[in-house]
Amino acid sequence: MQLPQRQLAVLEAASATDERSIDAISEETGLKPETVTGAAFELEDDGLLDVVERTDERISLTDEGADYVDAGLPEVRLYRAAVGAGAADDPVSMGQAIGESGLEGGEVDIALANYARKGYGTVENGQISADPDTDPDADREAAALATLAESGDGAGLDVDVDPEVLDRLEERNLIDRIEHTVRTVTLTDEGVTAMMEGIEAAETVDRLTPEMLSSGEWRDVEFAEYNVEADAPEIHGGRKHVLRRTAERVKETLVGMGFQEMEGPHADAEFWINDCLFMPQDHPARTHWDQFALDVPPIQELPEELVADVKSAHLEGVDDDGDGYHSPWTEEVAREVDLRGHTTSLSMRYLSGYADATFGGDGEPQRVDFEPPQRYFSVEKVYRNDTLDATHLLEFFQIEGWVMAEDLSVRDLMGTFEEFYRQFGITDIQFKPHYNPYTEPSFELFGRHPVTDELIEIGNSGMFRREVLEPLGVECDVMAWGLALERLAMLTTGAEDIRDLHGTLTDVEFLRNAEVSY
Ligand SMILES: N[C@@H](Cc1ccccc1)C(=O)O
Repeated sequence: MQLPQRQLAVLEAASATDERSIDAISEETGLKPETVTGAAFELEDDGLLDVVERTDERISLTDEGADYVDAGLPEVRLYRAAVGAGAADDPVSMGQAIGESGLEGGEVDIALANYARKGYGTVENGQISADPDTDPDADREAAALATLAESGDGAGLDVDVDPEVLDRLEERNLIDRIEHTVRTVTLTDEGVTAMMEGIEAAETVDRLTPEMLSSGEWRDVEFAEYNVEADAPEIHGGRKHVLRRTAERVKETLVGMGFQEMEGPHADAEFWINDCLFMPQDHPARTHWDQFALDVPPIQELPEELVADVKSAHLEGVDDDGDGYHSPWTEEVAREVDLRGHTTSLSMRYLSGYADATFGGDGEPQRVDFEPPQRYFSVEKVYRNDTLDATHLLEFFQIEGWVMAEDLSVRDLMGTFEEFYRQFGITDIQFKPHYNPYTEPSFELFGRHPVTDELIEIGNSGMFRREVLEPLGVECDVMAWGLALERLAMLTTGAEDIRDLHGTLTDVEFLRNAEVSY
């Protein structure tokens, strides 16, 4: 005969002469009680085992009952205190007896009620007397509590305590009676015979195969039980990189705030990257970004009209009282190609109205005239010849943006940032006055790192000055910014080193778990 392993184990642990409980068999076989119970019923169906069910009652102490085992029943304590105060001879004051008993609160009432019931003495007119013939050590309820306490987990009904006393203890809420079902098994004659003839453990299979189905073998095999506690390899689903997810969230947030997206070249003319931004060609500010210059032919396609206006702003300034740099300015420099050090080059292209213009061919490039209000953004890569460290990469993503409207104030700028960063759970950004050749006033933004608690720079911003806006043909105000996506991600993920976010040093575990907002 062949039986599943667990059934065989139960049969082997069962006896034909002694009833054995499921718990005992579970302990002996190492199988869980529910597995043993299941196997026992299966064996009963096969006639190999008898299963008998009994309801068992167990008695356990309540917390209060357990307390009295150690401290003594309140009435016993009162009796001893009363005797100590002389109440066995003459009644003494209740206050004195209770004071000496150490009983407190509700215990006093409990003591008084049982004192009289047990005939320990009388309580009258604030006086207490004690019956000299009482033996407090012989209190049956106290003795029963002690007996029950000794049986640990709860005594069975066979415990050596007078049933009346048990009832009394139950009324006093000092014990609980809990019923539960106990199953015992014994081998049947058939079971004994089968054991003597020999039973083999059936082989179990852990998966159903097409072959088993087609051959019909599935009918005879024994399936292994699922072990939901077994170790299994961890499977990590595919996941977007946290920086990509942050970028998407930023885009959604800005679109939600009414912004449109800009796009444009990564390698661009210095004209768009620097000249439009009123950065003098011979000024150290020009190398301010430590841009990567590209060894490629100069850009031909620049709008002539704008080039002339930008040149004039550099040389003579704008407005009547304006003053330019009076320093050399050549178109040759303006046409050189660099990897953009900031995406403000895109802002210049859009603000000028030439973002969608086509150059060359016969006609003049088409210039769009923007009517305020306008809001634009980009989340794009920029390139700087920086020194790599915990907060700098050679290329990073800038969250560029600008708002063009009448009568903007610095308060609008600050409010926009507060609103934006709040979407990422960052509510404590700080502003610091700053200098940019193209904005006045200018502000740097700082955020507190959630792990190091340090303030880290997260962006740069300001109101474009007239020298920038006038050549672009913009008459109203424009507030603008460049925020670092990686720094935002450091604040939201708690990454302490920008290189943990991308590059060869990133920790895969971190990338698996990092979240976009905190
Ligand atoms: N271009 C600036 C950001 C900026 C953009 C627009 C206005 C002011 C500041 C930078 O890269 O830091």
